[in-house]
Amino acid sequence: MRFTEELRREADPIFEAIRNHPFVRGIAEAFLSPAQITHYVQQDYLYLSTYAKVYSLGLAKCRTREEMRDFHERIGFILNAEVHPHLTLCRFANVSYEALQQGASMAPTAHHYASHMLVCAQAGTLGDVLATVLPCHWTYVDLARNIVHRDEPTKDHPLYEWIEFYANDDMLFGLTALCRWIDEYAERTSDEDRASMQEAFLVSCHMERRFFEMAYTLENW
Ligand SMILES: Cc1ncc(CO)c(N)n1
Repeated sequence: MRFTEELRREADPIFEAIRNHPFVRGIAEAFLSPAQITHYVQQDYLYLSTYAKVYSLGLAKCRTREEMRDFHERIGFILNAEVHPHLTLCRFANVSYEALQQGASMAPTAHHYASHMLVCAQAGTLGDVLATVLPCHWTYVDLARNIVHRDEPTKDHPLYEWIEFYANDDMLFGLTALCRWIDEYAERTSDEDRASMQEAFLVSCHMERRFFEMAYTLENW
């Protein structure tokens, strides 16, 4: 079994819990309060800034120009393209994206997730960086494609663009490429590094579920 298949199998209950989380179902049914959406976007904006930095630290650990180009593209995508799903949510909640960013700081779960990724990126191997960022990509592709399959949203769904952003084939293509990279890396590395990657991956999966819980319950300090 490929390394990423093993990871995915072990994390299956967490992926299932994310698909059925009330915040995710709230996106599927366009039934979330403006406060819940505002909290999510505020926290996700801060989260994605850290996420881009984690990729930058990963870039410094790359061995080839091809790997560096891959990370560079992903950083550009996070900083530019991922603004769109946030704007879709803000339009739905009728809040201003610029206004909600003012004075925002990380809630406990966002802080925990950001710290986890930064520790992997600063103290870990290239494998740790790859493993800690993978759930971010994988859980969103999985939950969005699950919504498409289960709810068959049409263009008049107020959050259609959010769902489509993560469910489209380009996203799946990017995920598949990342998994292939990790599998090739895992084949060449030590048992110790693989075990550390597995832990980094699982903690990020748990944090993805908790991030939705944080948004749903308006968690704060
Ligand atoms: C917390 C979190 N995980 C994953 C994604 C998808 O990029 C996101 N925007 N936010």
